Amino acid sequence: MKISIIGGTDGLGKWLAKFLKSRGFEVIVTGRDIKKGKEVEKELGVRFLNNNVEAAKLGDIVIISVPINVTERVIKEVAPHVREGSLLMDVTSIKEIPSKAMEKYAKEGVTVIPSHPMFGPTAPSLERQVVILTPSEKHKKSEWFNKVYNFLKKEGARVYILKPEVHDKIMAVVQGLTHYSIISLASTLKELNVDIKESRKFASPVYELILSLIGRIIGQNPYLYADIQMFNPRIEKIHKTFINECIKIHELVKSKDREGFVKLMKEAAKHFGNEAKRGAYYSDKAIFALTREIEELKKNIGKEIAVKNLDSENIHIGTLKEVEDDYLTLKKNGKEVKLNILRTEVYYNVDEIKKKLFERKYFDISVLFNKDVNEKIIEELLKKLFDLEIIDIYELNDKKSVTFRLYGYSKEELREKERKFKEIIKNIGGSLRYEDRS
Ligand SMILES: O=C(O)C(=O)C[C@]1(C(=O)O)C=C[C@@H](O)C=C1
Repeated sequence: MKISIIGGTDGLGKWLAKFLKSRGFEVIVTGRDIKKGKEVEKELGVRFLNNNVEAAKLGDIVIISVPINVTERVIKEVAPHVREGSLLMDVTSIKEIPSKAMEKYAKEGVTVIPSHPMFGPTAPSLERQVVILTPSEKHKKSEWFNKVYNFLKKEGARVYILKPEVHDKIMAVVQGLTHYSIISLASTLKELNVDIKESRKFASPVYELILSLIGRIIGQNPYLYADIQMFNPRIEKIHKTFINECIKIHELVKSKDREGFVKLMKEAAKHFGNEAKRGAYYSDKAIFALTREIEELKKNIGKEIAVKNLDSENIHIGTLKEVEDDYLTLKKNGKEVKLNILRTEVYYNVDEIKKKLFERKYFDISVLFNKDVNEKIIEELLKKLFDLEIIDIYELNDKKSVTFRLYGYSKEELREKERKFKEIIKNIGGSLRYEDRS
């Protein structure tokens, strides 16, 4: 099945291209920047077209993923070219404008399912992510709708179906108020000329979490955040309420109205109900996840671990030398590699990783023991130190010959294992017969 992503060379469009390609779909992406398009084509193994209309004609599914301010114009340009029987979707953060436009410009036989994935392009998968769909009654009954819904559910997404105007009303709070308050905090810290890095030294868990949220938002495309504020007519009222509350709290503090302040906070907590507790638990998980990760890392200093760099996707295997601040240092083939813990994934089951990454090599080694030795017990003991198995046993006069197969992932590793194995064998009364390397 062919999926055309209009605006698929950047942001969420690019994320979708990579994700859908990984799920076996044939993906076409479009974009204005030809150089970037060619790069994405190579990077993701998808096809790039510098022509929205052509891509729209080719797709069994056409997904519009362009900036909010041009969504309506792009829908007008491409929707009439989507083939009958095909599916037209968008992933815009607002829903009333694109839903109307797609219904208006798509041909009669085209199914329209407007959507809003509630996450940014750093999401690792669809697992637990919220996706909102705003189809009309007619399209909700279509075969395409079932397919999309089942696909999202199978991927672990939490799917909600809303009317476009209900979506925009909710988003005025979920995104509008949140972004507005967080961007205001960022701008306040700038106005106060706070040295962020320096201030973080003295951070409470709450301060660190808030700084992370601010960093997360202000590091993204500011045009997206401008449009989320400016294309939702319900935001005006939200801003006004927020400003009023800020002033109210300011006045309470200024007039040292302690009881007034407590009353306001208590009322807000009452309004939250059980959600206040949930918030405390959730943030505990988020705040202390890194602490736990660092504790676990420190326990493994001196041991072999595998670390995936989330930016390059390279996996480094080496001995953990040091853990300091946000960084870990690995010793790998005599060299040191320093990696940012915040951008890595650590695996302690190194053998599993090696099995996935490298070809398992082995060598066979035959050992003579006294006839009355129980080789099963020796195998059990040696298995605690080596990846091995017994592949042959036979009796020879008053001796027993046992052939072990030792596994490893590189010549160096096997050489080291061989040395250790021979030393142990000598000390448990065995003598070597011959060896055979794969
Ligand atoms: O990156 C994230 O985690 C986001 O939540 C991104 C975010 C948001 O900030 O609300 C940005 C735009 C989309 O409409 C949905 C989600």
